Amino acid sequence: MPARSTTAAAGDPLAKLLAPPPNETEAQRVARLEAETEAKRVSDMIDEELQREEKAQRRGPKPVKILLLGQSESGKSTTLKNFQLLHSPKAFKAERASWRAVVHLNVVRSIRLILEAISEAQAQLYAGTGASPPISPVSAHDDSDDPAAAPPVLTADHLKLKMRLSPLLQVESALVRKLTPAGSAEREATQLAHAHAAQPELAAAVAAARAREVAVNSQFAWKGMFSRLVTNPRGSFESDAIDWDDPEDPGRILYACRDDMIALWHDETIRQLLRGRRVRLQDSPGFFLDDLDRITSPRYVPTDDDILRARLKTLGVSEYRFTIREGRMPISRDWRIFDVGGHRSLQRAAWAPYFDDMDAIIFLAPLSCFDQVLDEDAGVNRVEDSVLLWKSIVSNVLLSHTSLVLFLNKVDILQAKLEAGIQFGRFIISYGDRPNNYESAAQYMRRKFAQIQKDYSPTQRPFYHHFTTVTDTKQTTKILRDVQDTVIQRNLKNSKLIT
Ligand SMILES: Nc1nc2c(ncn2[C@@H]2O[C@H](COP(=O)(O)OP(=O)(O)OP(=O)(O)O)[C@@H](O)[C@H]2O)c(=O)[nH]1
Ligand SMILES: [Mg+2]
Repeated sequence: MPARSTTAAAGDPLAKLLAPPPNETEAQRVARLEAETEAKRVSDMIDEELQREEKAQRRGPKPVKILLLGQSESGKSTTLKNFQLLHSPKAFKAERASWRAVVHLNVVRSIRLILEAISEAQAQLYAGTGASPPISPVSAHDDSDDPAAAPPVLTADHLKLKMRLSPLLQVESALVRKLTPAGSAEREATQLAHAHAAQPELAAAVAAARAREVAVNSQFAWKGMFSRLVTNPRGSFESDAIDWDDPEDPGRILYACRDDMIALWHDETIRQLLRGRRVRLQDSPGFFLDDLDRITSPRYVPTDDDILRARLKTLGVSEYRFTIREGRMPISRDWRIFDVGGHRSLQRAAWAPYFDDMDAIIFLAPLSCFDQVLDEDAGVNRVEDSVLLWKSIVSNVLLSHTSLVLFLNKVDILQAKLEAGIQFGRFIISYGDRPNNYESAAQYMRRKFAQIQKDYSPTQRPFYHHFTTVTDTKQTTKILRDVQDTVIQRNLKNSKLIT
């Protein structure tokens, strides 16, 4: 059987070129067909590869992935909010109405802590026990009133104030019901109390005075639950957020209790009671009592700063995506930031699956909590917990090629506590009798974290660190840009584009 028509070859120069030799033997013909089949296979393979490359180019380069790690309350979600504010400011602002509910919840919680302190003081007075154990959040504050001293005398007016504020407890339940899906156990009883690690007997007392903290699962679209505030038929949430026809509307009750809340927070006897019980609400997450006038107003809309200060504990993992155009190139790169819950027993087990594929980890170590213990384990100092956690992250072989960026966070509170006279060396024993000032304490902790990285990293890597107050957006924006540049440089280096 002729392989090709010699007649066609006669007229067509290409066909003539490809035509088999005229005296081709059977063996030559078989060999030629095999060679042609092989050539076609190679050519198809090259085509497929080209198509794949073209597709990948259209999709853009591999996304950069950053994981936020650190103990609970270290500032991970607040850092994520800063990324959102930097890259999607419009979307961030569009969610302001939802954050109002969280701010209100934070306020109600602070008030509840004060009311609980009053109740306990009353109970002790009746029981005639004298000295009072602290409730949360506790700071072993050197300049505080002597806790063993007789508690200040509460008058009938204080008790009336307490009674008038009781509807706030309903507000709390109503807001929690909306924030958490029905039947979920997300309103866990977390011990907000920060007892002195060296005083286990106080820790036990604190455990008895547990305060509940609301946690929201990242999978649950809680922000949608408050969309009513935006789509209120009376107009936008900026002009009228409160449903005045609903006697249970949280905004309405808060507004009605506004003067009593302000009176309670500014009352000198109550302040004395809190000091005596070593309760420092002003250093605790979600503190808004100095802004009561503003945030209980019917037209209150949270500012960016309020949203960053609002406290809502994370359960699960949330992911935020954004795109950055790189240099002058028409290439955009996707970035993905992962925020996880930091609670020790409940959340940290969920971190490991994310270790595999991360370009960088931002590790948050709050320096201000040197005088506090973990909510989940009253025997563990919080700074000590951060140090141990850092050690386990830097020594993890799965992360040996991941860039680590350390945020020594909450330096504003660290500064305030040291200025208030709380002794760093009393809690961080290895600090000894070094000067009790910010510069010395901050540098001491920096050296400690740097040394651990040096001693425990499986491979040598640069020590990237920043002293941060992630509630300060201006400062944090600068730092995040810096981190992004570092990650891009490391990324390029790793992909051998530069050496
Ligand atoms: N003053 C001050 N407050 C901060 C700072 N960083 C975070 N906070 C506050 O601390 C609280 C806890 O911060 P989050 O970002 O919720 O902590 P987290 O690490 O996400 O905690 P989990 O979700 O429980 O793991 C929030 O109320 C923040 O506003 C800081 O640098 N300074
Ligand atoms: Mg969080």
